[in-house]
Amino acid sequence: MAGMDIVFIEDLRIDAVIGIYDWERRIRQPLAFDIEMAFDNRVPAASDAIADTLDYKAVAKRLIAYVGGSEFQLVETLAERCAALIREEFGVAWVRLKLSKPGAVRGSRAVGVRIERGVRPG
Ligand SMILES: Nc1nc2c(c(=O)[nH]1)N=C([C@H](O)[C@@H](O)CO)CN2
Repeated sequence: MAGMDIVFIEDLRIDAVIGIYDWERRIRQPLAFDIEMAFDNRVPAASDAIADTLDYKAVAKRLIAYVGGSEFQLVETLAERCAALIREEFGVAWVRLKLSKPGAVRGSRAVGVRIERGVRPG
């Protein structure tokens, strides 16, 4: 049985207003996204056509615009909205998204959340 194909984006860095404290509402902080998206890559592999792909550059550009303009308090909320955007706007059936907030907690490299949404293609 063949495994599920993935298109991924690793360590996408985007600055945003994010956080619960007053000082966090006045600055932009770096965020990092690791994203895995289910997609049948056999179709673009056969055609060799970008139009048949899940275009990772198009997804990244959309996230840069959305996250850059967002002002949520919680990483949970931002992660949820990004997963919904990917599923709705790019027709992705299943997405795993890790959202890291580097340097937010002293002594750690990063903190954050990882979520999976949608149904894994069989
Ligand atoms: N589960 C979460 N815990 C915390 C969050 C969050 O978004 N989700 N946010 C903060 C603060 O904004 C923190 O990042 C500031 O250092 C604390 N805990």
